[in-house]
Amino acid sequence: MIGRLNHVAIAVKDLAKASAVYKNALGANVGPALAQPEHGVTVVFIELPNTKIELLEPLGEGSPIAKFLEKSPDGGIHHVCYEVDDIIAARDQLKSQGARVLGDGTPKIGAHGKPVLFLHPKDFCGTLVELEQV
Ligand SMILES: CC[C@H](C(=O)O)C(=O)SCCNC(=O)CCNC(=O)[C@H](O)C(C)(C)COP(=O)(O)OP(=O)(O)OC[C@H]1O[C@@H](n2cnc3c(N)ncnc32)[C@H](O)[C@@H]1OP(=O)(O)O
Ligand SMILES: [Co+2]
Repeated sequence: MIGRLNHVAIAVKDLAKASAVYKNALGANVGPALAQPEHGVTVVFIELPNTKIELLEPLGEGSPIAKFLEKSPDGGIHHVCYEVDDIIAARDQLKSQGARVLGDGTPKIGAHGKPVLFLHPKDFCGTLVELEQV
């Protein structure tokens, strides 16, 4: 079912500061800040040879990142995103196995303009999993 690791997401309080760390200390190729109000985040993507890093800052009220940062004020790895060929087939297979698909199960459009879904961390080794159809 899952294919490539599309990105590893890191929640941060200050996106500009975190972007500067990756750019200046790690020499990373840091992209522009993209507001994603429907997801309650502003994101920056960092292209790596084999995957991407997604830096996430809370945006607006009720951001899922805000609650995460309350527990982890310094930030931390928020989720991993795996690529799938068919997100509906993947969703239905996972639901038939009893996995919790977050939200109402309808894929949203993610930062790359592709359908995404999230799976409850409690069902996947304590790690929030995002699936992105490519
Ligand atoms: C622009 C889109 C972009 C993209 O790549 O395209 C994105 O990736 S957007 C990313 C932001 N969106 C989301 O995260 C949506 C999915 N997240 C959720 O639905 C919630 O955050 C959820 C359900 C994971 C947690 O929400 P809740 O309000 O229930 O928070 P709690 O603190 O009560 O969590 C319950 C339980 O889960 C643990 N938890 C929460 N978040 C994470 C996490 N990121 N990784 C691992 N574990 C997590 C939390 O500690 C609680 O555990 P407990 O033992 O009960 O304390
Ligand atoms: Co993501």
